[in-house]
Amino acid sequence: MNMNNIPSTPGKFKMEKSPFIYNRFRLHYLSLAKLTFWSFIFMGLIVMFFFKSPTTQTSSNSMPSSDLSRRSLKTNSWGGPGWEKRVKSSAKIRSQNGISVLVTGAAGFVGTHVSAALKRRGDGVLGLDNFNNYYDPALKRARQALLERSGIYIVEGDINDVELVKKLFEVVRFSHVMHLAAQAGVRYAMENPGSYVHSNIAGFVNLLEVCKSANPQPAIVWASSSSVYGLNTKIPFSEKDRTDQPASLYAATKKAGEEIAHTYNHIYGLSLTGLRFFTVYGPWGRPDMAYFFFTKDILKGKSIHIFEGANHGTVARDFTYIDDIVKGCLGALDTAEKSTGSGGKKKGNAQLRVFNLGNTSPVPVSDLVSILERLLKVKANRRVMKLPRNGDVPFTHANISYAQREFGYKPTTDLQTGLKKFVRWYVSYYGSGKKNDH
Ligand SMILES: O=C(O)[C@H]1O[C@H](OP(=O)(O)OP(=O)(O)OC[C@H]2O[C@@H](n3ccc(=O)[nH]c3=O)[C@H](O)[C@@H]2O)[C@H](O)[C@@H](O)[C@H]1O
Repeated sequence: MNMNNIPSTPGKFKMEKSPFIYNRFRLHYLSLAKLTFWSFIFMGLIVMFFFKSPTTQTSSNSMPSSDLSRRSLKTNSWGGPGWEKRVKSSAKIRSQNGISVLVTGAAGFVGTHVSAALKRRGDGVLGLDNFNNYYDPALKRARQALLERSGIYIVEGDINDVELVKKLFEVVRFSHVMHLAAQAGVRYAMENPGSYVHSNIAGFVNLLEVCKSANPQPAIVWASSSSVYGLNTKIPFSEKDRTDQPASLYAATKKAGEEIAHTYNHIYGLSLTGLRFFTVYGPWGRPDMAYFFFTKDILKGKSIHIFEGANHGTVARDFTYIDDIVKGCLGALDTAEKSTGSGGKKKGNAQLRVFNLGNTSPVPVSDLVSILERLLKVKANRRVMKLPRNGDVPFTHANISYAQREFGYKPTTDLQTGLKKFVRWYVSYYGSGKKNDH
């Protein structure tokens, strides 16, 4: 359905084009039957007008329809007393010193885990997610159902829908935003570059625009990426290292996000904390990630491609387990200082931070496969191939001392332990059979 054809507000109905009015000067030519027919049409329009309450809006699409808006804003209705009640109840703080958090990307992998953890400790949590189909939306719906059971409502909408995001801040005085909505994946950026610009740049700016005008301004913690270290060879990666040679458009948009964060902090006094996640994995994970689709393909007996670097060099990742990442996210939220601005104006300097959240022990991808083979009790059909030039970097390794110092971040799950938990979840969710076609 083309959003541009849908009036975004009832006021946009062009009543003067009603055929009844248009024809009213020719009434004497109309038969009684015709008069009755047009009367019904007119009455219908009036009924539609009144039943569309001013607060029950349809999210509007201000973006031109292009491939940029592949996940174009959906036409889900929002607003109205029932909807607001649901939003408020979900965001209600239920513990002393609790915080109220808007979690964008709440139906995503990290978003689901962080939302659940916040709720568990009594914080108010409201989710926002556009449920796009970058990967199987059924998995996102299952995560949504999980969160719903603990009282978390996920509003279905896009961060680019400024009216919707504004409305959320009118209904709830969020103290914090955990911004995890993004177009992820390093290799997909060559297939659909526009989606990265749409979510990671335009979407982030739209969200910050709303946050800077909100009263009070929330403190924002958001997902950057280890990929900003790009082609760096100095290891482990430290926050002080250069980040000006990204290897993928994904990395470039995350790096752009860090610069955008600087600007909004500088001009409007927004408190901003970026978290550079290092290849996060675990139960309820992302099916587009290697550990996930390797599991699926190994079980199905399909071959898997294991990348190697130049001169048969090892490709390795600092795989980080989801529970450790969640602790990092909560630590960042809890140490985030308040934003200083109000009414869209800066009142003083605000906090601006960026942290690595990694595991500090890189593992070669071939070792990851060996662990999966042992856990699944199936031999993988390995095909070694050269690391394609489509955005991958050969190696990641986090220095986490800054996060450790600031909020005691200390990962405790090694890859073997974390994959065991992932495989247990995978088998319970999809079954261990060879027919799972997700
Ligand atoms: O830290 C991040 O910021 C990013 O982490 C993740 O990217 P990556 O570390 O690239 O994870 P992932 O694709 O699982 O590949 C894992 C390994 O398998 C290798 N790999 C991959 C595919 C394949 O077919 N064969 C293979 O060997 C591949 O070369 C790599 O060495 C997130 O997806 C990304 O959204 C972002 O969050």
